[in-house]
Amino acid sequence: MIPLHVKSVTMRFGGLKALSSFSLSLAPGELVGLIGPNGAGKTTAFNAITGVYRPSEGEVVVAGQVVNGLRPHQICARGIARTFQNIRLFRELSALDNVRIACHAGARTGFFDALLLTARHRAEEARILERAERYLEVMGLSHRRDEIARNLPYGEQRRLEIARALATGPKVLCLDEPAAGMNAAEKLELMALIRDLRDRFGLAILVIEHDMRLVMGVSERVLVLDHGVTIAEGKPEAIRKDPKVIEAYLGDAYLEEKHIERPAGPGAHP
Ligand SMILES: Nc1ncnc2c1ncn2[C@@H]1O[C@H](COP(=O)(O)OP(=O)(O)OP(=O)(O)O)[C@@H](O)[C@H]1O
Repeated sequence: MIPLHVKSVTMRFGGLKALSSFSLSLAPGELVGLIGPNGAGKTTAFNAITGVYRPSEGEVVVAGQVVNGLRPHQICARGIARTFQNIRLFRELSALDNVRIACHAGARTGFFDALLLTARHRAEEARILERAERYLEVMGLSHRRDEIARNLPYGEQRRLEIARALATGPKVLCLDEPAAGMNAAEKLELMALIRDLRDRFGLAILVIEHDMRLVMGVSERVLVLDHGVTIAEGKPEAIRKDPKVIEAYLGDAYLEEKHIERPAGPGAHP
């Protein structure tokens, strides 16, 4: 079963088409990079997939079921977890509790079990604690178990967000710039960890990342968005040489990174 199939999704905001006929199919265990200049529509694609936005057109199909119009937590319960460009943790809770709350999303006992502290409830809580500790360990955060989330260094907050996403038991993990704000060594380490997650849990992973070298190094397949349109899709080696991709990056990030003056002429973006 294909865990995620996005079929020709268009997202309009008033007169702006932030995403045009976006299609993507993710197989179990696939690691796909989503790249494109600022404002290309990458986060909009994530928001359309995870139910933050309802697609203007097209279908998002999760494990064979159309999920258009479902709430984000309902889509999460069907196996799509995500992290955010701007970290969204429960800042005042401990690292453990951030992950434990996510584990509760799949809890098998209800309100009355909790109220009556049934044996079933206690067993479920023990199971959840064990799982939460395991995800902290997977993300190298066991030593931070009882620290308040906002006190963690930035890179560890990002990893905690991934631990929390994992705790919902996803089939697909959508990571929105997971390495943003990290130094080069931390970025490399995180990318190795992301690959490891894919291998260990058989997850399909979709990752937005601005650092081209990084995303090319980790992904088997790369999709390139520009002005809401998918301008290229393929293996990193081919994408790197694709003139449309080079041109899109000439639009902003690439030029800035390379300290090149913008060329004048019909090909240049306004
Ligand atoms: N809720 C919204 N209302 C109006 N316009 C929006 C909304 N969300 C996104 N947009 C617009 O859609 C376009 C795509 O934005 P998006 O955030 O998806 O780009 P991005 O590729 O993720 O960019 P970045 O790399 O800077 O995060 C932008 O022009 C943005 O202003």
